[in-house]
Amino acid sequence: MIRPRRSLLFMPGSNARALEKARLLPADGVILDLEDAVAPDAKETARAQIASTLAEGGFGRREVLVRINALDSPWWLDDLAMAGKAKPDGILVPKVSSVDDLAAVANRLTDIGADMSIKVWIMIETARGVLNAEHLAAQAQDEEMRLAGFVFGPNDISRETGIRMLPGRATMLPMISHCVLAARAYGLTILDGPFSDIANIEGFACECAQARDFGFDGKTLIHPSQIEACNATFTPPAAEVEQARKIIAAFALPENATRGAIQLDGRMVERLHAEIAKKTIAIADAIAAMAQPARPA
Ligand SMILES: CC(C)(COP(=O)(O)OP(=O)(O)OC[C@H]1O[C@@H](n2cnc3c(N)ncnc32)[C@H](O)[C@@H]1OP(=O)(O)O)[C@@H](O)C(=O)NCCC(=O)NCCSC(=O)C[C@H](O)C(=O)O
Ligand SMILES: [Mg+2]
Repeated sequence: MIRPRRSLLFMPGSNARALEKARLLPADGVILDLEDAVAPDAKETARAQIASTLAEGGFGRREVLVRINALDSPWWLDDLAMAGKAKPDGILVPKVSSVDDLAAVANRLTDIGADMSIKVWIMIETARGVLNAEHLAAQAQDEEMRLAGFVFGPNDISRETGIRMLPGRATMLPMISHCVLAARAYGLTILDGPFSDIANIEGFACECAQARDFGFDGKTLIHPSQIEACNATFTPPAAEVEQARKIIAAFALPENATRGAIQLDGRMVERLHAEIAKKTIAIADAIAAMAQPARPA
């Protein structure tokens, strides 16, 4: 099943009002955070609030992830125990640097009997995580690892390495491409990190377009005001969907049955373009389905 992941909105698990709003916002998914958005003294309250929010449900077709605390913190085991019981769609693990880190989470989930439907997402936001991105992505071949995707974390990368986050992201583009290639080599989804300058609407629009063009499936967000622009950027335009349907229809004609390349509207089109066209239509259909009410569980 293709799932639109144009926009995944982070919200602090300690912010009851934000958790309440999550059910109504037009994001494709939400990330209920226990890590950086939650102060140490509020971790326990946040964990309890996330558990009751998940128990109550009401997220419709939105994907729900819980971001646990990092593996070098005193909280991650309790976070995982809660999430394993509460059954979000996935658990997002910050600061994963190695396959051992990923295995520690996957093994713990198995030990506590967590349902196999709960996927693991990892944040690529350490120097070692970026360097090991391919080894990490390769773990998607092992079902026991539950690996579903990467989330790029520019703030932590900048903190650890001193690489600055600049407008236009020139300093980060090489590692962004490296992470996108690693994810794609193993069929994983990859989401871009957040844009913190909430008031900078133009800068946000540019970063969304750049993220789309660099191959991300979508972007993580930190404020509801960012959702609509992000969704619009990652939605295939109507003209692109129409062209995709024309390409598929052209290859379906009997006279083209044995042809690898054809001419359509003055352009060469190959079967690889038909594959791209099928993906465009699948994502457009999945986005259209997001607008329909979800079937009751
Ligand atoms: C950044 C914020 C602290 C701003 O909060 P606030 O000043 O309260 O915003 P507003 O007054 O503009 O809010 C207006 C209404 O919207 C609701 N709201 C705000 N943010 C969210 C949200 N994220 N989800 C849901 N609802 C939200 C407010 O409650 C107001 O509602 P109403 O009462 O009806 O008017 C805040 O936006 C925030 O906490 N954002 C998320 C921060 C976060 O999760 N950070 C962690 C993820 S980013 C990260 O970790 C970096 C990454 O790992 C890396 O390394 O790069
Ligand atoms: Mg981070």
